[in-house]
Amino acid sequence: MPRNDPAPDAPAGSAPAALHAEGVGFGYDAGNPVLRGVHLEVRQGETVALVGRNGCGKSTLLRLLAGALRPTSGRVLVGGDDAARLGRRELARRVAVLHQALPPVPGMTARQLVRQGRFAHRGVLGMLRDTEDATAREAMRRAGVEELADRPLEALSGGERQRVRLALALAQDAPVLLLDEPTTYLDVRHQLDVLELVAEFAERLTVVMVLHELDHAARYADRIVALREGAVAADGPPREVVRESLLRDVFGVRGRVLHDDRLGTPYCRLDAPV
Ligand SMILES: Nc1ncnc2c1ncn2[C@@H]1O[C@H](COP(=O)(O)OP(=O)(O)OP(=O)(O)O)[C@@H](O)[C@H]1O
Repeated sequence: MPRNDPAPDAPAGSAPAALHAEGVGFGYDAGNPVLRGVHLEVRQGETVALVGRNGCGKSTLLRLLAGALRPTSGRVLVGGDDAARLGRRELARRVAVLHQALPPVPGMTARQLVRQGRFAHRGVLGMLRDTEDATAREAMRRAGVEELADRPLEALSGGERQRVRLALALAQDAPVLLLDEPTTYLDVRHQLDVLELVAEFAERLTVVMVLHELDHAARYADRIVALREGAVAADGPPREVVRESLLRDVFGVRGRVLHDDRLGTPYCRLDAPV
């Protein structure tokens, strides 16, 4: 399903942006900046794809938007509140993250991992109520991993594990979903399954996802933000951002941008490195 209708401009005095990076700078080591002055405002209900070359700072920006890293300059607002001032539980209630492949904990089953997504909703004694367990089960059903529930994570294929991680993020039931390369390890059928599932959720959630496939970004995002060397190089709807100049300047590739009349979105034919 193409999802390129831009979210309507927020009228003055309406709800705050779901996420707002205000002039964010960050470096893992002093004197070695990874992000420089990044401005990014994501409105509620938008689906934004973050694209760019390896190492340009996409995952780092996602971690900052999730409040898992603190900016060295600027600030990140989540639902209008400074992420640095929100506790871990409150952040987890507001933002769910599907991280790039993390090593599985030995012996942990898929069900146990997905149930961890409910931690922010547990009572003071850490008990999981029946309704919470039902939410975790529903997340597994939506991600198509019910039959994997009792398998240890280390015994799953990369693609199966990726879908379990998606179920974990869905189980968190947060209004903002951040996905770091959600299609990694997946065959083409499962890539589309996951992106269609995300599109379904995106109808009521705010989604920011790191994608390497520009064609997927053009098809499934309302807006594409391209990073180059830690700064925003392009930001706008796919038909404005996906251009031959983007392929050349951001990705270092010569290619053609074509238009898919059926989907109504641009797509790329890549020719050669520049
Ligand atoms: N934990 C870390 N400690 C130190 N440097 C890091 C750490 N994580 C990432 N970096 C560095 O920060 C830079 C940006 O990394 P990041 O993972 O954000 O890039 P990316 O755009 O997501 O890359 P990719 O497309 O390869 O996943 C890279 O130079 C990387 O080596």
